[in-house]
Amino acid sequence: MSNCKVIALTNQKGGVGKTTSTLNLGVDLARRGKKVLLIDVDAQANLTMALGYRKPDDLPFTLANVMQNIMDDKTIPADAGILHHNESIDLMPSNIELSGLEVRLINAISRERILKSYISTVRQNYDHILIDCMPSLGMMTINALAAADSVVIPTQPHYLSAKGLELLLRSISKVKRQINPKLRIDGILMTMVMSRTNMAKEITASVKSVYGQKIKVFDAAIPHSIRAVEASAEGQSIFAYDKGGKVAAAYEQFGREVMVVLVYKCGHKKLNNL
Ligand SMILES: Nc1ncnc2c1ncn2[C@@H]1O[C@H](COP(=O)(O)OP(=O)(O)OP(=O)(O)O)[C@@H](O)[C@H]1O
Ligand SMILES: [Mg+2]
Repeated sequence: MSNCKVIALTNQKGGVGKTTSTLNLGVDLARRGKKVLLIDVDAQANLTMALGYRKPDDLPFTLANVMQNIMDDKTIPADAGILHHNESIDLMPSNIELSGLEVRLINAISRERILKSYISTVRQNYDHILIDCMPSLGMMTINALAAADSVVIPTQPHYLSAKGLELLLRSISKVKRQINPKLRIDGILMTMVMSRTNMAKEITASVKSVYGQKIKVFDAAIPHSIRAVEASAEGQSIFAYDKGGKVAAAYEQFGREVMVVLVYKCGHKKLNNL
């Protein structure tokens, strides 16, 4: 059995930092010596582009092709389509074809488990697989939740809506009941936090008081910084772009917390090995 951990970063709210957090958590884990695959499960292909693959529609083989082959019962090499980024992470890229695939998925047999089938062919090659979800609770996100061991919920304090979070938690528990009983929530990650505003502090405190009993709120909070935007524009992680900056420090703290969560849950490694 593989020890690979599959984490989906998800929130149906758009623009809350899912893609940026997938990329930087992935690179942080790679910097800790882990073998990491990122999967872009969004037809917008923001993750693919943020890693410097500027023209995703020109890529010959993407997640849509991989999933179509599984739906057609065709066998392909496990590493087909995987790109090797120079920051020591691998990427299963995406492009606009994924939106057509999502439509075809509706009539497929085992439609919720196609991504899981794909991941089962590659997971033995990695320590961590991170799934960057699209901003919806549609079939692609259900596939991501069905394939994941755990979920991280990036949330921008400004957009925090209790209703939105409730809806997400309900979807997660539905998938857990019906498809993936082992699914866990690792925690809520606060992103784009303007630390000098009282509102951010108040919202963070209120999230902790409302959800803190049930769900971990990571101590790491990602500061709002133009550096994060610039890094994506350069096709780099924050560690390559601004290693000494506060966003890199926050993602490093987040990566460390994720490692601790994983260790506690599987309980077979010592904390001081981190
Ligand atoms: N810490 C940050 N500070 C400032 N801007 C940020 C930060 N993190 C991400 N951004 C920017 O905010 C925008 C949204 O971030 P991102 O694409 O990661 O969110 P998302 O949740 O993946 O969005 P979508 O729902 O569209 O997939 C991007 O332009 C990104 O560069
Ligand atoms: Mg995104």
